Amino acid sequence: MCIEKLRQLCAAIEPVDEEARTEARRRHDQLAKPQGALGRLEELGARLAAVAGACPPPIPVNPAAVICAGDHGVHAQGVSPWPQAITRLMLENFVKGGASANALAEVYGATVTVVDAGVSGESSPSTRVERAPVQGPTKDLSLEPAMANETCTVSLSFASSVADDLIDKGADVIIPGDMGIANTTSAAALIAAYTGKTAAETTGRGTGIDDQLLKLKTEIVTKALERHGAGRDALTTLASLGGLEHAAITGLILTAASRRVPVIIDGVNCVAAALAAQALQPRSVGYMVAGHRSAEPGATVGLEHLGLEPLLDLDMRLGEGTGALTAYPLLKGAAALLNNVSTLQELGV
Ligand SMILES: Cc1cc2ncn([C@H]3O[C@H](COP(=O)(O)O)[C@@H](O)[C@H]3O)c2cc1C
Ligand SMILES: O=C(O)c1cccnc1
Repeated sequence: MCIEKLRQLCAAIEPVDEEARTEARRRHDQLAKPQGALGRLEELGARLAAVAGACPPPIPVNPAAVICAGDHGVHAQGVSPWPQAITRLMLENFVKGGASANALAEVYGATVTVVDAGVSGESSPSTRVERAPVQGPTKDLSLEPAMANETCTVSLSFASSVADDLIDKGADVIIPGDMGIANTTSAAALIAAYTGKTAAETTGRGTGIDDQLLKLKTEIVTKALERHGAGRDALTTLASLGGLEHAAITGLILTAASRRVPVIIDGVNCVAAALAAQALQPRSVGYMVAGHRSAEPGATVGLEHLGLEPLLDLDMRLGEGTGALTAYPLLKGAAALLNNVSTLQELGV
């Protein structure tokens, strides 16, 4: 995608509908229950009304999980205990249906689309993935920009077309997920750059590293921020510090927003992409629902910056879209309440 196309995508995002939100809040106060008794489900319903521009909002029935996978040059610095080859093995596992994300998607009725945003090595021709026209892994972000701005826009644009296709076919909620060994290092750097926080505040244990490795990882993020942190434009920051899956997830988020479809934000990698989307087009935040609070510290820092309160806090720290998938039924419930509960007036009160 040339920069101009990215600009067009951002420009196509309208503000969410504040009148529909107000109407939903008013309707909740009239339903056959004490005012406010459905707690945060009421505000979630109002948010869905604002996204759809309608009160009551449609009840979602066709959620689409889109798992974006990419490999990272910074893996060479020893920031993850896992070999890079796990990314491709998991990509194939998503296609076979054997990952945690698949189990949750199956039970909640979500389709799973797998995007190879730049995984090292070759997949067998029979593997059913959407293959982005870029080569992974990224460069080592602690030494040089992870990718060129142009590569970043190609990845973003490719995922954007995947989301457009899914929405054209009836998807009514987009649930991005990530896979990429070492990507929590990249996410920590992105979150620090977009929020102005330090590496120490955003860097966490990822798949589960010890204190010594956490110290090294934090130093790597600090180094990356010194090289290409604050003061860059939104796209250059994403390209310099992000992974190809972060760029792709940013494309999914912006596209969902441009189509007035809610997008559920998962853990630290999706939060990093959500911050990129916010920096590119602040109006996109109105279309986001924070699925859960990941145990990774950068996730909380990022959600605060986005002004989003996560629905769930289950100590999850996996990624793949698992936290967002777990939160999905709450969106169905919140919309169903606004659609199907009688008003006190209808009961003759
Ligand atoms: C088997 C396996 C499955 C995963 N599914 C998601 N992740 C998660 O862990 C990785 C990031 O952690 P770090 O930065 O510490 O490498 C990402 O792939 C993320 O999606 C997984 C990790 C592993 C090992
Ligand atoms: O927050 C997440 O989604 C996460 C945390 C650790 C490793 N991978 C993903």
